[in-house]
Amino acid sequence: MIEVEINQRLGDFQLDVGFSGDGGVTALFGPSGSGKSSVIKIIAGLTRLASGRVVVDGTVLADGKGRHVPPYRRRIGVVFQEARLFPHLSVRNNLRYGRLFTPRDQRRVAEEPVIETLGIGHLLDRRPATLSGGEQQRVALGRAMLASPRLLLMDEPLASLDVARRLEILPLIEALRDEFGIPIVYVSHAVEEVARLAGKIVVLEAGRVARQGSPADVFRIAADRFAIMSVVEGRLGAPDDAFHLTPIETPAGIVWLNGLVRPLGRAVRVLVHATDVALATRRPEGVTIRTVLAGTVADIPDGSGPSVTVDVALQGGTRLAASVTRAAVAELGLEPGRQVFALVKSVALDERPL
Ligand SMILES: Nc1ncnc2c1ncn2[C@@H]1O[C@H](COP(=O)(O)OP(=O)(O)OP(=O)(O)O)[C@@H](O)[C@H]1O
Repeated sequence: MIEVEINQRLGDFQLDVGFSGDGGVTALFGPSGSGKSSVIKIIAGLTRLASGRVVVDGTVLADGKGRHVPPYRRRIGVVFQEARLFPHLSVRNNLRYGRLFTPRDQRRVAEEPVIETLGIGHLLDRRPATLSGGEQQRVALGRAMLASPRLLLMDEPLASLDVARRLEILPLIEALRDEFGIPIVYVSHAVEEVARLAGKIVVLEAGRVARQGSPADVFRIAADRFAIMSVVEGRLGAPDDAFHLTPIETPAGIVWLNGLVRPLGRAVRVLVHATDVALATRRPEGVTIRTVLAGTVADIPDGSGPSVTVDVALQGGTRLAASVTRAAVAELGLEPGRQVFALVKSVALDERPL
Protein backbone atom coordinates (compact mmCIF):
# COMPACT_ATOMS: atom_id res chain seq x y z
CA MET A 1 0.00 0.00 0.00
CA ILE A 2 1.38 3.38 -0.95
CA GLU A 3 0.11 6.85 -0.14
CA VAL A 4 1.52 9.91 -1.86
CA GLU A 5 0.71 13.56 -1.21
CA ILE A 6 2.99 16.16 -2.79
CA ASN A 7 2.71 19.93 -2.76
CA GLN A 8 5.88 21.35 -4.11
CA ARG A 9 7.34 23.97 -6.37
CA LEU A 10 10.10 22.88 -8.78
CA GLY A 11 11.47 25.97 -10.50
CA ASP A 12 8.47 27.39 -12.35
CA PHE A 13 6.51 24.16 -12.04
CA GLN A 14 3.92 23.58 -9.31
CA LEU A 15 3.32 19.94 -8.40
CA ASP A 16 0.13 19.16 -6.41
CA VAL A 17 -0.50 15.45 -6.56
CA GLY A 18 -2.27 13.00 -4.26
CA PHE A 19 -2.95 9.32 -4.86
CA SER A 20 -2.81 5.94 -3.22
CA GLY A 21 -2.06 2.52 -4.67
CA ASP A 22 -2.59 -1.05 -3.52
CA GLY A 23 -0.55 -4.19 -4.14
CA GLY A 24 -0.68 -4.17 -7.94
CA VAL A 25 0.50 -1.70 -10.56
CA THR A 26 -0.43 1.97 -10.17
CA ALA A 27 0.30 3.83 -13.40
CA LEU A 28 1.23 7.49 -13.61
CA PHE A 29 0.07 8.53 -17.02
CA GLY A 30 0.12 11.87 -18.77
CA PRO A 31 1.74 14.03 -21.41
CA SER A 32 5.36 15.11 -21.41
CA GLY A 33 6.08 17.64 -18.70
CA SER A 34 3.02 16.75 -16.59
CA GLY A 35 5.19 15.84 -13.60
CA LYS A 36 5.43 12.04 -13.72
CA SER A 37 9.20 11.77 -13.29
CA SER A 38 9.18 14.43 -10.59
CA VAL A 39 6.73 12.29 -8.58
CA ILE A 40 8.95 9.23 -9.03
CA LYS A 41 12.03 11.12 -7.83
CA ILE A 42 10.20 12.31 -4.74
CA ILE A 43 8.92 8.81 -3.89
CA ALA A 44 12.44 7.42 -4.38
CA GLY A 45 13.86 10.15 -2.17
CA LEU A 46 16.09 11.56 -4.92
CA THR A 47 14.25 14.88 -4.61
CA ARG A 48 13.47 16.07 -1.11
CA LEU A 49 9.75 16.44 -0.39
CA ALA A 50 8.84 20.02 0.53
CA SER A 51 5.32 19.46 1.77
CA GLY A 52 3.07 16.36 1.90
CA ARG A 53 3.66 12.70 2.73
CA VAL A 54 5.14 9.57 1.21
CA VAL A 55 4.04 6.43 3.04
CA VAL A 56 4.84 2.87 1.95
CA ASP A 57 3.32 -0.06 3.83
CA GLY A 58 2.60 2.15 6.80
CA THR A 59 6.17 3.52 7.04
CA VAL A 60 6.42 7.29 6.62
CA LEU A 61 9.41 7.86 4.31
CA ALA A 62 9.02 11.63 4.00
CA ASP A 63 6.63 14.12 5.54
CA GLY A 64 7.97 17.46 4.32
CA LYS A 65 8.83 18.37 7.90
CA GLY A 66 11.73 16.65 9.60
CA ARG A 67 11.42 13.19 8.12
CA HIS A 68 13.39 12.27 4.98
CA VAL A 69 14.57 8.67 4.87
CA PRO A 70 17.58 8.66 2.48
CA PRO A 71 17.05 6.85 -0.84
CA TYR A 72 19.32 3.87 -0.07
CA ARG A 73 17.39 3.15 3.12
CA ARG A 74 13.90 3.30 1.55
CA ARG A 75 14.10 -0.20 0.05
CA ILE A 76 12.51 1.11 -3.12
CA GLY A 77 13.73 -0.29 -6.44
CA VAL A 78 13.90 1.98 -9.48
CA VAL A 79 14.03 0.96 -13.14
CA PHE A 80 14.66 3.75 -15.63
CA GLN A 81 14.36 4.05 -19.38
CA GLU A 82 18.03 3.10 -19.75
CA ALA A 83 19.16 -0.01 -17.90
CA ARG A 84 22.05 1.75 -16.07
CA LEU A 85 23.88 -1.52 -15.42
CA PHE A 86 27.43 -1.48 -14.04
CA PRO A 87 29.58 -1.96 -17.16
CA HIS A 88 32.51 -3.57 -15.35
CA LEU A 89 30.39 -6.23 -13.63
CA SER A 90 29.04 -9.45 -15.15
CA VAL A 91 25.28 -9.92 -15.35
CA ARG A 92 25.51 -12.25 -12.34
CA ASN A 93 27.26 -9.61 -10.26
CA ASN A 94 24.95 -6.85 -11.45
CA LEU A 95 22.06 -8.98 -10.19
CA ARG A 96 23.82 -9.67 -6.88
CA TYR A 97 24.61 -6.01 -6.40
CA GLY A 98 20.92 -5.38 -5.76
CA ARG A 99 21.00 -7.71 -2.78
CA LEU A 100 24.06 -6.16 -1.11
CA PHE A 101 22.08 -3.34 0.44
CA THR A 102 19.21 -5.52 1.61
CA PRO A 103 19.56 -6.81 5.14
CA ARG A 104 19.72 -10.62 5.16
CA ASP A 105 16.45 -11.07 7.06
CA GLN A 106 14.60 -8.94 4.50
CA ARG A 107 15.73 -10.83 1.41
CA ARG A 108 12.43 -12.31 0.35
CA VAL A 109 12.99 -12.62 -3.39
CA ALA A 110 15.17 -15.56 -4.41
CA GLU A 111 17.54 -15.47 -7.40
CA GLU A 112 16.35 -18.58 -9.21
CA PRO A 113 12.70 -17.69 -9.87
CA VAL A 114 13.57 -14.14 -10.95
CA ILE A 115 16.25 -15.34 -13.37
CA GLU A 116 13.85 -17.91 -14.73
CA THR A 117 10.91 -15.52 -15.09
CA LEU A 118 13.07 -12.99 -16.94
CA GLY A 119 14.79 -15.66 -19.08
CA ILE A 120 18.29 -14.39 -18.38
CA GLY A 121 19.96 -17.59 -17.11
CA HIS A 122 22.11 -17.88 -20.25
CA LEU A 123 23.45 -14.34 -19.87
CA LEU A 124 24.90 -14.57 -16.35
CA ASP A 125 28.59 -14.53 -17.34
CA ARG A 126 28.25 -11.77 -19.95
CA ARG A 127 29.11 -8.09 -19.55
CA PRO A 128 26.33 -5.50 -20.14
CA ALA A 129 28.04 -4.08 -23.25
CA THR A 130 27.54 -7.42 -25.03
CA LEU A 131 23.76 -7.48 -24.39
CA SER A 132 20.95 -6.12 -26.55
CA GLY A 133 18.82 -3.26 -25.19
CA GLY A 134 16.01 -5.65 -24.31
CA GLU A 135 18.37 -8.04 -22.52
CA GLN A 136 19.91 -5.17 -20.56
CA GLN A 137 16.49 -4.03 -19.46
CA ARG A 138 15.57 -7.53 -18.33
CA VAL A 139 18.73 -7.63 -16.20
CA ALA A 140 17.87 -4.19 -14.78
CA LEU A 141 14.43 -5.51 -13.81
CA GLY A 142 16.06 -8.52 -12.18
CA ARG A 143 18.54 -6.38 -10.26
CA ALA A 144 15.73 -4.22 -8.91
CA MET A 145 13.63 -7.26 -7.92
CA LEU A 146 16.48 -9.04 -6.15
CA ALA A 147 16.88 -6.19 -3.71
CA SER A 148 13.48 -7.40 -2.35
CA PRO A 149 12.14 -3.86 -2.52
CA ARG A 150 8.91 -2.99 -0.76
CA LEU A 151 8.01 -0.89 -3.79
CA LEU A 152 9.25 -0.87 -7.38
CA LEU A 153 9.25 2.37 -9.39
CA MET A 154 9.45 2.06 -13.16
CA ASP A 155 9.98 5.25 -15.14
CA GLU A 156 9.24 4.57 -18.84
CA PRO A 157 11.12 1.23 -18.68
CA LEU A 158 10.20 0.30 -22.25
CA ALA A 159 10.51 3.70 -23.90
CA SER A 160 13.93 3.13 -25.42
CA LEU A 161 13.06 -0.27 -26.89
CA ASP A 162 11.56 -1.08 -30.27
CA VAL A 163 8.04 -2.45 -30.52
CA ALA A 164 9.12 -6.10 -30.75
CA ARG A 165 11.28 -5.83 -27.60
CA ARG A 166 8.47 -4.06 -25.75
CA LEU A 167 6.09 -6.86 -26.58
CA GLU A 168 8.64 -9.32 -25.19
CA ILE A 169 9.16 -7.44 -21.95
CA LEU A 170 5.57 -6.39 -21.15
CA PRO A 171 4.54 -9.96 -20.28
CA LEU A 172 7.64 -10.25 -18.07
CA ILE A 173 6.57 -7.20 -16.10
CA GLU A 174 3.10 -8.75 -15.84
CA ALA A 175 4.74 -11.91 -14.50
CA LEU A 176 6.79 -9.96 -11.93
CA ARG A 177 3.60 -8.19 -10.86
CA ASP A 178 1.68 -11.45 -10.47
CA GLU A 179 4.34 -13.77 -9.07
CA PHE A 180 6.29 -11.68 -6.58
CA GLY A 181 3.60 -9.43 -5.08
CA ILE A 182 5.74 -6.29 -5.02
CA PRO A 183 3.67 -3.14 -5.64
CA ILE A 184 4.75 -1.16 -8.68
CA VAL A 185 4.37 2.51 -9.61
CA TYR A 186 4.73 2.60 -13.38
CA VAL A 187 5.29 5.74 -15.44
CA SER A 188 4.42 5.73 -19.11
CA HIS A 189 2.72 7.75 -21.74
CA ALA A 190 1.89 4.70 -23.85
CA VAL A 191 -1.82 3.95 -23.46
CA GLU A 192 -1.43 0.30 -24.30
CA GLU A 193 1.24 -0.40 -21.66
CA VAL A 194 -0.69 1.32 -18.96
CA ALA A 195 -3.97 -0.36 -19.85
CA ARG A 196 -2.38 -3.80 -19.83
CA LEU A 197 -0.43 -3.50 -16.62
CA ALA A 198 -2.22 -1.21 -14.25
CA GLY A 199 -5.01 -1.89 -11.79
CA LYS A 200 -5.22 1.83 -11.20
CA ILE A 201 -4.34 4.78 -13.40
CA VAL A 202 -3.50 8.26 -12.13
CA VAL A 203 -3.68 10.76 -14.98
CA LEU A 204 -1.43 13.79 -14.48
CA GLU A 205 -1.88 17.05 -16.31
CA ALA A 206 0.27 20.11 -15.64
CA GLY A 207 1.32 18.93 -12.18
CA ARG A 208 -2.15 17.92 -10.99
CA VAL A 209 -4.20 14.73 -10.91
CA ALA A 210 -6.74 15.15 -13.71
CA ARG A 211 -8.49 11.87 -12.84
CA GLN A 212 -7.78 8.48 -11.33
CA GLY A 213 -9.44 5.10 -11.35
CA SER A 214 -9.50 1.72 -13.06
CA PRO A 215 -8.28 1.53 -16.69
CA ALA A 216 -11.83 0.99 -17.89
CA ASP A 217 -13.13 4.10 -16.10
CA VAL A 218 -10.20 6.34 -16.92
CA PHE A 219 -10.05 5.51 -20.59
CA ARG A 220 -13.78 5.82 -21.09
CA ILE A 221 -13.95 9.20 -19.40
CA ALA A 222 -10.83 10.37 -21.18
CA ALA A 223 -12.16 9.12 -24.48
CA ASP A 224 -12.45 12.53 -26.02
CA ARG A 225 -8.78 13.22 -25.40
CA PHE A 226 -7.38 10.41 -27.48
CA ALA A 227 -9.08 8.02 -29.84
CA ILE A 228 -12.21 6.51 -28.30
CA MET A 229 -11.37 3.12 -26.96
CA SER A 230 -12.54 0.46 -24.59
CA VAL A 231 -10.74 -1.89 -22.27
CA VAL A 232 -11.58 -5.58 -22.54
CA GLU A 233 -10.34 -8.04 -19.97
CA GLY A 234 -9.91 -11.77 -20.23
CA ARG A 235 -7.53 -14.69 -19.80
CA LEU A 236 -4.89 -15.89 -22.21
CA GLY A 237 -5.65 -19.13 -24.01
CA ALA A 238 -3.14 -21.38 -25.78
CA PRO A 239 -1.33 -19.41 -28.53
CA ASP A 240 -1.71 -20.49 -32.12
CA ASP A 241 1.95 -20.93 -33.05
CA ALA A 242 1.27 -21.48 -36.74
CA PHE A 243 -0.61 -18.21 -37.23
CA HIS A 244 1.05 -16.16 -34.49
CA LEU A 245 -2.15 -15.29 -32.67
CA THR A 246 -3.15 -15.62 -29.04
CA PRO A 247 -6.76 -16.01 -27.94
CA ILE A 248 -8.03 -14.05 -24.97
CA GLU A 249 -11.05 -15.73 -23.44
CA THR A 250 -13.73 -13.26 -22.36
CA PRO A 251 -17.35 -13.91 -21.32
CA ALA A 252 -18.50 -12.41 -24.64
CA GLY A 253 -16.26 -14.58 -26.82
CA ILE A 254 -12.66 -14.93 -27.95
CA VAL A 255 -10.57 -11.82 -28.64
CA TRP A 256 -7.61 -12.58 -30.90
CA LEU A 257 -4.38 -10.79 -30.08
CA ASN A 258 -1.56 -10.52 -32.61
CA GLY A 259 1.58 -12.30 -31.48
CA LEU A 260 2.35 -15.13 -29.08
CA VAL A 261 1.62 -14.08 -25.54
CA ARG A 262 2.00 -16.38 -22.56
CA PRO A 263 1.47 -17.90 -20.09
CA LEU A 264 -1.81 -19.71 -20.38
CA GLY A 265 -4.46 -18.44 -18.00
CA ARG A 266 -2.95 -15.04 -17.20
CA ALA A 267 -5.45 -12.21 -16.79
CA VAL A 268 -4.80 -9.52 -19.42
CA ARG A 269 -6.36 -6.37 -20.80
CA VAL A 270 -6.42 -5.06 -24.33
CA LEU A 271 -7.52 -1.81 -25.83
CA VAL A 272 -10.04 -1.77 -28.63
CA HIS A 273 -10.41 1.37 -30.74
CA ALA A 274 -14.03 2.26 -31.41
CA THR A 275 -13.17 2.72 -35.08
CA ASP A 276 -12.02 -0.93 -35.21
CA VAL A 277 -15.44 -2.20 -34.15
CA ALA A 278 -18.30 -2.95 -36.53
CA LEU A 279 -21.75 -4.16 -35.47
CA ALA A 280 -24.01 -6.87 -36.92
CA THR A 281 -27.48 -7.92 -35.85
CA ARG A 282 -26.74 -11.60 -36.64
CA ARG A 283 -23.59 -13.61 -36.00
CA PRO A 284 -21.73 -13.03 -39.26
CA GLU A 285 -20.35 -15.76 -41.48
CA GLY A 286 -17.82 -15.53 -44.25
CA VAL A 287 -15.95 -12.53 -42.90
CA THR A 288 -12.23 -12.18 -42.38
CA ILE A 289 -12.63 -10.67 -38.92
CA ARG A 290 -12.00 -13.34 -36.30
CA THR A 291 -13.03 -11.55 -33.12
CA VAL A 292 -16.82 -11.57 -32.76
CA LEU A 293 -18.27 -10.64 -29.37
CA ALA A 294 -21.89 -10.96 -28.29
CA GLY A 295 -23.76 -8.20 -26.47
CA THR A 296 -26.64 -5.78 -26.53
CA VAL A 297 -26.87 -2.10 -27.41
CA ALA A 298 -26.76 -0.08 -24.18
CA ASP A 299 -26.93 3.44 -25.55
CA ILE A 300 -26.85 5.40 -28.79
CA PRO A 301 -26.15 9.06 -28.12
CA ASP A 302 -28.07 11.72 -30.02
CA GLY A 303 -26.17 13.82 -32.49
CA SER A 304 -26.14 15.08 -36.01
CA GLY A 305 -22.75 14.06 -37.44
CA PRO A 306 -22.30 11.17 -39.88
CA SER A 307 -20.89 8.83 -37.20
CA VAL A 308 -22.03 7.84 -33.77
CA THR A 309 -20.33 5.94 -30.97
CA VAL A 310 -22.65 3.13 -29.92
CA ASP A 311 -22.22 1.87 -26.38
CA VAL A 312 -22.46 -1.94 -26.36
CA ALA A 313 -22.84 -3.99 -23.18
CA LEU A 314 -20.95 -7.20 -23.91
CA GLN A 315 -21.99 -10.47 -22.33
CA GLY A 316 -20.33 -10.43 -18.92
CA GLY A 317 -20.85 -6.69 -18.50
CA THR A 318 -17.82 -5.08 -20.23
CA ARG A 319 -18.75 -1.98 -22.25
CA LEU A 320 -17.43 -1.66 -25.76
CA ALA A 321 -17.59 1.50 -27.87
CA ALA A 322 -18.31 1.03 -31.57
CA SER A 323 -17.98 3.86 -34.04
CA VAL A 324 -20.53 3.36 -36.82
CA THR A 325 -22.42 5.59 -39.23
CA ARG A 326 -25.80 6.97 -38.33
CA ALA A 327 -27.05 5.60 -41.61
CA ALA A 328 -26.14 2.05 -40.50
CA VAL A 329 -27.87 2.56 -37.15
CA ALA A 330 -31.06 3.53 -38.99
CA GLU A 331 -30.80 0.72 -41.56
CA LEU A 332 -30.21 -2.02 -38.99
CA GLY A 333 -32.79 -0.59 -36.59
CA LEU A 334 -30.28 -0.44 -33.75
CA GLU A 335 -31.75 0.69 -30.45
CA PRO A 336 -31.05 0.09 -26.77
CA GLY A 337 -31.73 -3.53 -25.83
CA ARG A 338 -31.14 -4.90 -29.32
CA GLN A 339 -28.85 -7.93 -29.47
CA VAL A 340 -25.72 -7.30 -31.54
CA PHE A 341 -22.45 -8.91 -32.46
CA ALA A 342 -19.39 -6.70 -32.30
CA LEU A 343 -16.78 -7.47 -34.95
CA VAL A 344 -13.40 -6.32 -33.75
CA LYS A 345 -10.96 -5.76 -36.53
CA SER A 346 -7.85 -5.37 -34.47
CA VAL A 347 -6.57 -5.33 -30.93
CA ALA A 348 -3.02 -4.73 -32.08
CA LEU A 349 -1.23 -3.10 -29.19
CA ASP A 350 -1.40 0.65 -29.45
CA GLU A 351 2.02 2.31 -29.21
CA ARG A 352 0.92 5.87 -29.87
CA PRO A 353 1.97 8.33 -27.20
CA LEU A 354 -0.55 10.91 -26.08
N1 LIG B 1 14.33 20.52 -10.05
C1 LIG B 1 13.60 21.17 -10.93
N2 LIG B 1 13.76 22.49 -11.15
C2 LIG B 1 13.02 23.16 -12.05
N3 LIG B 1 12.07 22.60 -12.80
C3 LIG B 1 11.85 21.28 -12.63
C4 LIG B 1 12.60 20.49 -11.71
N4 LIG B 1 12.16 19.22 -11.77
C5 LIG B 1 11.18 19.19 -12.71
N5 LIG B 1 10.99 20.43 -13.22
C6 LIG B 1 9.99 20.81 -14.24
O1 LIG B 1 8.79 20.13 -13.90
C7 LIG B 1 8.06 19.81 -15.08
C8 LIG B 1 7.66 18.34 -15.05
O2 LIG B 1 8.78 17.53 -15.37
P1 LIG B 1 8.76 15.94 -15.29
O3 LIG B 1 10.06 15.44 -15.76
O4 LIG B 1 8.31 15.51 -13.95
O5 LIG B 1 7.61 15.59 -16.35
P2 LIG B 1 7.22 14.19 -17.00
O6 LIG B 1 5.74 14.10 -16.95
O7 LIG B 1 7.99 13.08 -16.36
O8 LIG B 1 7.69 14.39 -18.49
P3 LIG B 1 8.30 13.35 -19.57
O9 LIG B 1 7.16 12.44 -19.95
O10 LIG B 1 8.73 14.24 -20.70
O11 LIG B 1 9.43 12.64 -18.89
C9 LIG B 1 8.94 20.21 -16.25
O12 LIG B 1 8.47 21.43 -16.74
C10 LIG B 1 10.32 20.32 -15.62
O13 LIG B 1 11.08 21.24 -16.33
